[in-house]
Amino acid sequence: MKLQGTMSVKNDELYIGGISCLELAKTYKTPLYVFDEQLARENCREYVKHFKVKEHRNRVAYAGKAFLPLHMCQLIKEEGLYLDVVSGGELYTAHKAQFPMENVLFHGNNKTIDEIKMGLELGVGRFVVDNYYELDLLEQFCKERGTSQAIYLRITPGIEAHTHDYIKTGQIDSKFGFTLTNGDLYECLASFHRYEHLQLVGLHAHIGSQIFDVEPFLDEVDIMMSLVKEIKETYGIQIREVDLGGGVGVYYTKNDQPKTIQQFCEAMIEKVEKSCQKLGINVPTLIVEPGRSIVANAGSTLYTVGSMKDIKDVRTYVSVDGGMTDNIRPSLYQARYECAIVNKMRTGDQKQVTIAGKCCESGDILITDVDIKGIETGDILIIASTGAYGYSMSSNYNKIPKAAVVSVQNGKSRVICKRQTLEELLALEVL
Ligand SMILES: Cc1ncc(COP(=O)(O)O)c(C=O)c1O
Ligand SMILES: N[C@@H](CCCC[NH3+])C(=O)O
Repeated sequence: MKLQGTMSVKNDELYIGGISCLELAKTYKTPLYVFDEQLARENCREYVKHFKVKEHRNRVAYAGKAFLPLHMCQLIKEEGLYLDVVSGGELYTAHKAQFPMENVLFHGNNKTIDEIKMGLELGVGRFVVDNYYELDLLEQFCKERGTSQAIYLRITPGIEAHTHDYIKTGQIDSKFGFTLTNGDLYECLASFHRYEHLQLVGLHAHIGSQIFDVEPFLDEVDIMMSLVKEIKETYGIQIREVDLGGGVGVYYTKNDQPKTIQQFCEAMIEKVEKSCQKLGINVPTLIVEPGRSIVANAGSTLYTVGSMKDIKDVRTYVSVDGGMTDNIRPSLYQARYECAIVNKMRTGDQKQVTIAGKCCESGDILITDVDIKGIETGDILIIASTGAYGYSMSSNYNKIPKAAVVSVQNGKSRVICKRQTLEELLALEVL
């Protein structure tokens, strides 16, 4: 298992943020998400520095869908990032964390009437408008309130990035945004004067998630910058802000060779400058929306090893006390992870096993056929890089309570999301 962030090994034992993982499991029980706060902050700072937030007034909007407890909102605020929310629930979290609403981008391909009204009432900085339905509702509500709202239009640029089908979003056949190549976007722009209470200040595109190649992002830059010029020339609308979305890939296993945050940002900024120079336009304010590349490697999950089933000449199943309820990604996207036993990091006999969850589903497998040292019942197993889309996609399937999240830093630990109790599990139910 590759050590990430503040992970270190002393006497064969794994530490994160200066705390022994064995100790964390004993104190907080398992399954337990461990959040390496220093690494998450360092990643934010890398984006702020290399995306030229200060020099060029660019913006980094953290994609809350990756992991958004109140504490994360607070962290994002402290690090000077903007926030991308995609539902009334995420918006409410930002509000409760006293996140500055003018720094919030409100996404979603089917915002409900209540969500749109809530966004307007709270004063979100930018609505990222996905379709005509939303444009009409926003116009109507702004008219009623006597206000005007700054918006971006979400565009489907027609870029097919190399990633899992479920997390591609830039291709034509997508539920998101106004399609560029079939004239859909141009039709909208031609009639935009109808929306008297909406100011079109920006464009948005997001080509997908867990993308390693920089080329699709660079193609996206070219498309977006050409559009800025075309929209000014054809429709007389000056686009001042261009949001290039998220999607930077991260390391999960040895097969992944991601770009660093610095490499990604430098490549994007250089491309924007070249593209704008070629087109003879001013460089707009740029926005990126990273989620995974800020938190994925900053999160790990601790489990207790339970039953072990050795099927001769087939495989050995090792079951843990969590599974698809705390990490749906292996079942949903065939995602791969690395793991280890936290006090047998370098010793013990190596064995190939399949790590299974405890849900009543054959597909509840966390890692298929993985090599691990010294695994035995009662051990504490760590699966690394579960920080993005782990807790945020967790469920109560099989009425399994949600695991706790503990933040670790400089030898101190703090619960940032409590473990759900059985009582709380039934809190919404009525006899
Ligand atoms: C619109 C939008 N922005 C940002 C993101 C964040 O992507 P990632 O976590 O891959 O950086 C997503 C998720 O794919 C998204 O749909
Ligand atoms: N949830 C996805 C990616 C986010 C998709 C959001 N558009 C994952 O775990 O990889």
